[in-house]
Formats: sequence, C-alpha cells, structure tokens
Amino acid sequence: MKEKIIEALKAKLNRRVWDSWFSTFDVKDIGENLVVFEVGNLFIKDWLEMKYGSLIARTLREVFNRPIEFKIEHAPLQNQPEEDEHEPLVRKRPLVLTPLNPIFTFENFVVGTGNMFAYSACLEAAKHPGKYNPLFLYGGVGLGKTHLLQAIGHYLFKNQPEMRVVYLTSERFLNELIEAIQRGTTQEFRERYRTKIDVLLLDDVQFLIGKNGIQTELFHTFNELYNAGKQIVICSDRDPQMLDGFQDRLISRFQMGVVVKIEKPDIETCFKIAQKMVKLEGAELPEDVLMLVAEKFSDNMRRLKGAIVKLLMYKQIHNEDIDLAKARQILSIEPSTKFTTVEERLFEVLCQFFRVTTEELRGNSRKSNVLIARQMGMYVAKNYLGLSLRKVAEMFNKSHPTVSNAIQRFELNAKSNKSLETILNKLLEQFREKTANQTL
Ligand SMILES: Nc1ncnc2c1ncn2[C@@H]1O[C@H](COP(=O)(O)OP(=O)(O)OP(=O)(O)O)[C@@H](O)[C@H]1O
Repeated sequence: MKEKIIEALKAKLNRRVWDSWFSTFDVKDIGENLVVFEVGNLFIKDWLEMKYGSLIARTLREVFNRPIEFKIEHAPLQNQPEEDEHEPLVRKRPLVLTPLNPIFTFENFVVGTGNMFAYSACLEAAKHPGKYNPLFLYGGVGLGKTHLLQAIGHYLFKNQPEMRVVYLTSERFLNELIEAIQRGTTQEFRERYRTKIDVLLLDDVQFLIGKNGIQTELFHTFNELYNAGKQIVICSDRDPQMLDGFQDRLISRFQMGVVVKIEKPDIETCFKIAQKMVKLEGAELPEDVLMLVAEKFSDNMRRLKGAIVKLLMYKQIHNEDIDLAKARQILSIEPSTKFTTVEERLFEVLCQFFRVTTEELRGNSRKSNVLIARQMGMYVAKNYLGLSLRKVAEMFNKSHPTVSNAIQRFELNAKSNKSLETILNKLLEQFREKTANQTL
C-alpha cells in the first residue's frame, strides 16, 4: 500500500516538483483512518502542507476509495538537541550593522529550477525569523548564496527595522576575533555577537575549515543565539557533512534546522538572470547575445555577470551595437561546428518529437501534428526560454497576433487536456537533454 500511495502521488506531479519537494517524503504509518507521512525537513513539511495538502488528500481518497485523513511529521535527525522554548525576539533600535549590496534583494533574484527551494527557504526565514533555525544554504561557486543571504538582511531592514541584523563573512568574523585578542577586547567581541544581535547571516563558513580556535568561538556564539531564539543563516560551498576538519558538534548544529542546496540554474533561468543583470545596468543587449552568454556561463552567475559587464563596456567605449558574432569575438568564444542556437535546438526537438519538418513549422500547414507542434513550440519559446513575442514570431515566420493567439489556445487546451501537459513535460525533458549535451 505504501508503494501504491507514493506511485499515485508521483503520477500526479511532474518530476521537477517531485525532486524538489518530495525527495525525502515517505509513508511512515497507515492506520484505519489516518496515513502518517514523514519528511526530513521542517520547512518542506510546512510547504507540502500548504501547497500540496489538497492534492495529497485527493490522492489518498482515490487510493483508498474513501476519504482518509493524513498528517505529515518532521523526522528530525538523530541526537538532535531538544529545542528550547524560544523567547520572542528582542526588539531593539533600528541599526544597520553591516553594509549590504543594494542589488542583492529578493526582487532582483530570478527564481527558476535549481534555486527555487533555496529562494523560498530564505524568504520564509526572512518573514519568520527564528522559525527555521538554523538555515544552512550550500551550493557551488557563484550560484547566488550571498545574494540570498543579503536579501534576508534587506527584507528585515525594510519590514522589521527594529531587528538587529548582522551580515558578515567568516573571514571577517575571524579577523575581528584576532583583532579583539590583540587589543584585549575579547569580551566586547563576544558580547557583540552573542547578545547584541537578532539575526546572524554568516557567509562562506567553509573558510573556517581547519581553524579550530575560531570554530570554538563560533560554537559558543551559535549556542547563545540559538538558545535565545535568534535566527542564524549560514552559507557554505559544501554540505555540512563535507566540512572536513570542522568540529563534529558544530556540524551537527548546522544540521539541526533546515539544510538547503542551491543548484545550478537551467538555461532558461540563466537567460532570465542575464536579462535582469542587463536591465539593472540600465542597458540593452539582443536576445541571441543574452542566450549565448546564458549557455556559455550557466555554471557560475558571477562569470555570467562578468561577461555581461565586458560586453556593455565594449558597447559603451566603442559606441557600437553588439551582435552575436561580435559577442563571440569579445568573449573569445570560438564558433564551434557543434554549437547550435537554442532556437535551432528547439526546432530539432520539435521535429523529432512530432515527426514534422522546420519548413512545416514555419509554413502554413494545418495538419494536426504540425499545428500542435507549432503551438507547443511557441509556448515553450515564450514561457520557458523567455523569448519575446517578436523573437518567437520571427522564429516561426508568423505575425505577433498569430503567435499570441496560438499560445493562448495552447494554454486553454492544456487546462482541459491532461495528456498535453504530459507531452509538454516529455518534450521539455528532451530539450534539456539536448541542451546539457551541447558543447560550445
Ligand atoms: N538567481 C539569480 N538572480 C539574479 N542574480 C543572481 C542569481 N544568482 C546569482 N546571481 C548574481 O550572480 C552573482 C554571484 O552571486 P553570489 O555572489 O550570490 O554567489 P555565491 O553563491 O555567494 O558565490 P560564492 O560561492 O563565490 O560566494 C551576483 O552578482 C548575484 O547577484
């Protein structure tokens, strides 16, 4: 029965949702009138209840052929210290203790596959400080950890200005301690971090690997803040488990709350990030150039930003528009025979999938498989690749209103026809595979 429930749920959700939210979800117990699920993360428990509660209830009704209650329990890690009854967070005078990068806000963060879970967890921590404690965010270089950490700071400064929020890198934490020891002001240092803040945002904790003294200091700071119900958010380039050379007692504390991985964004998200970065610079670049940058630098958003800045500087200095060939030259991207643009790859997948030709897609054929391939292709280009209507119209050799109508018709059909959604997911899967195999 356990498997049947899980399979029935899986069938109702697309793989992305399942992998993001249900990977630790399991059936713990099946009673006469109650099914108990368990999940290894408190934040996910709340999220599943809120977003998928009715779907779970519906699925259980179908599996058991009668209404049946359910509850989701959070299965905490073994040996987790008992959580103290938290005092309400202390209200203090508004105080910006650390400067933040004004760009690093939630509004400026582009949400997509890979970072949606991390974004939601950080937003929740900002809205309800102390609830998911500690929040430990980890992931590869340049994927937006610092951005999200500082976004929590911005959100709190704006919405709860009485709260004392400190953002600092682990390197600075270490340097301040060394300075305090040299000046004989260790007591002030301890007081500042242990008793005078409400939210601690600590970046790059992996910097403290192998530095035992500062780890001990962090351990005591952590305990004091945690026991007082103060929110702690920590960023690292690796899973707490992989912090070799870290004291075990610290690692187990990092794992006590919610541990979230930020993954590499997919190409569509990278494209939107590139678009956002250009907009924040108050500039413009053509869509095919943005797509080139998104594809080439999808593993690190800092490098992606560097590429955009380089293109914009060139544009300004030479007072020249940047086209695809120029962008390749500036960024030293060799045009490779294997490289195809994203539009070409979409056409390739559409043609293979629906057994149609590019000429048919761009022509006026009304054959049913061509019609559906064309509509779905336009929908994907607009909604998943983030291309403008103008670009999609150009791709399919149609007018704006034709594209707009076709997309609307597709959305309407997809609402009433479940199998269209399944086909769309399969198509997207093939498209992603093709994109992942792309070599530049
Ligand atoms: N989803 C996103 N939306 C908008 N900008 C993003 C996004 N992800 C990353 N960035 C931008 O990419 C740059 C690098 O991000 P950030 O410094 O937060 O990475 P990081 O994960 O902290 O890297 P590191 O591990 O090196 O500390 C920043 O300019 C940030 O604003």
